Amino acid sequence: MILERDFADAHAAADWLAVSVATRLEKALRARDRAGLVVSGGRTPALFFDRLAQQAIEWKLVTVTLADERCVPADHADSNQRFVRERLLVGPAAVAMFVPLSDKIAALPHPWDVTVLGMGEDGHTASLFPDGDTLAQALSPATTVPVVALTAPGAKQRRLTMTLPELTNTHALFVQISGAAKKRVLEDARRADTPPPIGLVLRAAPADSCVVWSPDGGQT
Ligand SMILES: O=C1O[C@H](COP(=O)(O)O)[C@@H](O)[C@H](O)[C@H]1O
Repeated sequence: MILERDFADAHAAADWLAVSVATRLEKALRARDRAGLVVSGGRTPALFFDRLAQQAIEWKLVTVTLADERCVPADHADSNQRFVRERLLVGPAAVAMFVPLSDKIAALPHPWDVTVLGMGEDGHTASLFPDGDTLAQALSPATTVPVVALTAPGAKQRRLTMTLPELTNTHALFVQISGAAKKRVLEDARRADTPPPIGLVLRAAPADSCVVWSPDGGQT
């Protein structure tokens, strides 16, 4: 069953999510040499990244990668890598190992320990856009590649996205959203006969999964 946690504001949601993710990474490091964390881009995770970066865990043993990336230079304002470098890989978390999204992530230990996703109002998550040209391949349970390139009318730039099997190959999955509109989209997606990508990801999600909601995204 997927838990749903509603918070009074973006700061409370970010605090709770940061502690929840850090707790799972610590648990993973008690069992293994390294822990693996998948995070998302967009704007919603900004406060969460600020809080997570300050958590006192063995960051040098944590590998961080992205659920999706825009096909832009790494220093471009829309680059998810840039966002992660500026907001998550700072302070104590600066010593984590960041691996940009590419097919090379197949060589990293699996399952991931924690995956944190966002969602757009069209029901996309990572860069699984409902109108994406390679969506069928990216959603297929039979897909063996971890990452596909995708072009969608709803996305400004061409994207790289983890496939559905890769996104859900994780011990714990969180979906962080804010605002009334996204809450409605997500609830509809969970009930739909033909769900958008977020609904399909949630149906394949591990037992340790949670949707984290706040009415606003906070000042980012
Ligand atoms: O394009 C993207 O959109 C989603 C949602 O972004 P947000 O700005 O509404 O938080 C995000 O999760 C994804 O990683 C990103 O590339």
